[in-house]
Amino acid sequence: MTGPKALLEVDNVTIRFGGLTALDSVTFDIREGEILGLIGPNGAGKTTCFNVMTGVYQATSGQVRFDGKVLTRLKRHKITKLGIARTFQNIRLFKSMTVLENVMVGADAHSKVGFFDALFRLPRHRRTEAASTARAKEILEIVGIRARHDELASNLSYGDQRRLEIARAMATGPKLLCLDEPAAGFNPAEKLRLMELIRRVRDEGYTVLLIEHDMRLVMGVTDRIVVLEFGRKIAEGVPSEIRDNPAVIAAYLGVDEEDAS
Ligand SMILES: Nc1ncnc2c1ncn2[C@@H]1O[C@H](COP(=O)(O)OP(=O)(O)OP(=O)(O)O)[C@@H](O)[C@H]1O
Repeated sequence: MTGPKALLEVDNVTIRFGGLTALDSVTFDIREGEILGLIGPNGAGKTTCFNVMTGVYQATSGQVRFDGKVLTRLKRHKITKLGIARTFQNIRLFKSMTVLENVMVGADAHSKVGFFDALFRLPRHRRTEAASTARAKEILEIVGIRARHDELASNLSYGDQRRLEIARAMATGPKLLCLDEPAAGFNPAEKLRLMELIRRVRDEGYTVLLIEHDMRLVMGVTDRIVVLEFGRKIAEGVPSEIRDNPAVIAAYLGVDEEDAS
């Protein structure tokens, strides 16, 4: 097969919580450089899928591979180090730190400088700090809030706090950036700006996984879409295929497939 290689492969993943099968033999991949949408009605298993990819949950069976490496049973920080970063549905910033500091915390998770270098401010630490400050400002520029780098995170508008969350995830230097409902609480104008930002992030070389309820946003920004319902993959394709897929329409309208077609 030619074309972009699979960066992340979800291979036949099942996860059960007691009697509930939250994911049932789910298989799909995320290709390098694409924006993949993961959608489905409430309770379909999207967040669970995210949590399996990022090491929060362990799959009952099946495998997740990233860049060819099996992620199953790896700890969360190891997965971050391999190059997967995420944002959360609920904003999780350090509100009493500045915007820049919030991004630097993300970069530090990846820093190669040891504890003693930092404690005694050895030259290696100072050089690394200067480089990570510069990189953090670049990232803030990409997400559009560089001018506000000195302000407390709590002073930012809701929309800018979401941008900062994305910046902080980018600062860990990921290959894959997973966005969990980034448009929650946004008005239509903010959603349009978010679409531009997601495209820009991809153009900067990141691969993006997007979980999002807003169909217009998902259809407008993704290259491909995977649809889950009751823990099963019911469709996969480019946005125009998904828009016209009777099973997807039925899942969203909550009617039988025959009735929807
Ligand atoms: N830790 C857990 N323990 C038990 N059940 C869970 C757990 N996490 C998720 N579930 C269940 O798994 C199913 C899938 O939930 P999940 O949160 O992944 O869906 P979702 O598609 O992300 O939904 P939403 O759009 O509402 O966020 C639900 O029935 C949920 O109650």
